[in-house]
Amino acid sequence: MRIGIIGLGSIGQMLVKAFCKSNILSPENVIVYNRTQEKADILHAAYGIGVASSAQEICEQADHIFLCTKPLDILPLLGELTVSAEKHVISVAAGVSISDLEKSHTGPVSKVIPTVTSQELHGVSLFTCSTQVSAEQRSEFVNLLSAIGTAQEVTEDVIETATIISSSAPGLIAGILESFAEAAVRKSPQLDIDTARSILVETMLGTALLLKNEQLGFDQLITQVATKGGITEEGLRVLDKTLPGGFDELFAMTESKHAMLKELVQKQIAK
Ligand SMILES: NC(=O)c1ccc[n+]([C@@H]2O[C@H](COP(=O)([O-])OP(=O)(O)OC[C@H]3O[C@@H](n4cnc5c(N)ncnc54)[C@H](O)[C@@H]3O)[C@@H](O)[C@H]2O)c1
Ligand code: PRO
Repeated sequence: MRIGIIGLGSIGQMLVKAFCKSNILSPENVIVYNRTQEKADILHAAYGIGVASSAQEICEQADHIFLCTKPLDILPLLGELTVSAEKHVISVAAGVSISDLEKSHTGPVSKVIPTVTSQELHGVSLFTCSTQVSAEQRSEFVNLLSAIGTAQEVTEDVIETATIISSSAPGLIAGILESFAEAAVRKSPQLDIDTARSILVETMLGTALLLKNEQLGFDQLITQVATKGGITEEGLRVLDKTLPGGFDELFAMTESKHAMLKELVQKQIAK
């Protein structure tokens, strides 16, 4: 099996690093193409992967073709390429659906929403496949995603909400942690901001390990931490008052952005 990656921005580079780190593929079975060749050359030097001189070359050499460009670049790119009908085309773009992809490729197509945390071989890749994806292609695809974290199949009606808690979440969590660290320093200016940040990173890591390894529910961990009549209870009361409304707004705003993107993609198709 040979995979090709077109577009080496944040997520294209992450996929190369994660697939190489996981050893699921040998470097000669990974080929990449990016408009700015320097990014491809850097990855070639680090991992020994192949570098194609065009996106078309990827389509000729790879069995699974990952399109890792921005949402509004996916269909124009696919429209320029000649992809034989048996090849598996995989889009990572938010807002581009299976049926949108099927308008440009008559063969098997899938959509995956990766996450940057897969570079550490943890995190959830959401995916959905068209009915044309063969059992063998599907199995190879799921094996690839499982090598870099957890592969979670979802239907397209939930993929946008799930994207926020899997793929946007690392950025959102980093934003929450930054705000947490800054508030700590506002409260106690003698506390250095970098110290506050590294305390939070270690705490996050430990929290994730505890939840996962002990199979604790969030409520069980809360009970362990929040001593009855103690300090944490007060903090939780504040969160209960402020967070639900904030998260509802976050989902409303990200839903609007998804809708806007999908509308622009439909306009591209109608042209
Ligand atoms: N960043 C994330 O965490 C994340 C997570 C899940 C899905 N995605 C999806 O991944 C896609 C890329 O996002 P990103 O954050 O990596 O963006 P990015 O801007 O960092 O990367 C896009 C890359 O595509 C390249 N490119 C554009 N047109 C090209 C073409 N015709 N041929 C070859 N290369 C081309 C650009 O040079 C750039 O390197 C988006 O569709 C996004 O929805 C991103
Ligand atoms: N990163 C992409 C974005 O912000 C898609 C989910 C995570 O658009």
